[in-house]
Amino acid sequence: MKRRNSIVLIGMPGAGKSTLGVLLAKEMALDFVDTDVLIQARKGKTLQQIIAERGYLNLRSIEGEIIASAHLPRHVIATGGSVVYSETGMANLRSFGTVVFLECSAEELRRRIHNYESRGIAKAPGQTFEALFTERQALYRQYADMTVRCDGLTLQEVLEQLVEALERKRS
Ligand SMILES: Nc1ncnc2c1ncn2[C@@H]1O[C@H](COP(=O)(O)OP(=O)(O)O)[C@@H](O)[C@H]1O
Ligand SMILES: O=C(O)C1=C[C@@H](OP(=O)(O)O)[C@@H](O)[C@H](O)C1
Ligand SMILES: [Mg+2]
Repeated sequence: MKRRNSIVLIGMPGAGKSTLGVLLAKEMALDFVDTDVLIQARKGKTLQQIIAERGYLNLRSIEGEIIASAHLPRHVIATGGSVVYSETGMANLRSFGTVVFLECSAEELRRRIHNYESRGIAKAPGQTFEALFTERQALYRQYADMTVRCDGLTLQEVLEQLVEALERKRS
């Protein structure tokens, strides 16, 4: 039987999922996985290569397959920003634990991400950052068990908010 003891971080690219995920795993004495790393290792290619060679929809489909079949109990799971396009993948991740949406405003994300066009984001060619932000926001909210706001907070402050919110939920 699966035990719901993992923490799944979702949110836009630049929200801090990968950076915070490692810190949270240390804090909570859990294992850590970044689903972007899983995909790259499985395919032997970078995400940017997959998008350049086969297109963004192919990356979303590979990502969906990999997260749908991953077995990740007792992990902090840093996801890629596009995981929320896979309903079955999200259902699988959610079965291992709590889904936390790291919510940042578009303005804050813009300050952090300077390579929007070359970062390997799974978006339609020409789709603006603002359009992608709006489309994704609804999906992140749909899957979130809890939301932690990140604007104006240091990584350490977000980590503290996260740990407190998780402890409140568990007590
Ligand atoms: N709260 C924060 N304050 C300042 N910089 C942050 C914060 N969270 C993340 N960052 C920075 O934003 C960048 C993207 O973080 P990353 O963890 O790769 O995000 P994601 O995995 O969600 O795309 C990194 O340079 C990271 O150090
Ligand atoms: O949001 C996206 O479309 C993507 C975000 C990336 O991960 P991060 O959210 O960790 O940057 C990575 O999964 C891939 O390049 C696609
Ligand atoms: Mg990341």
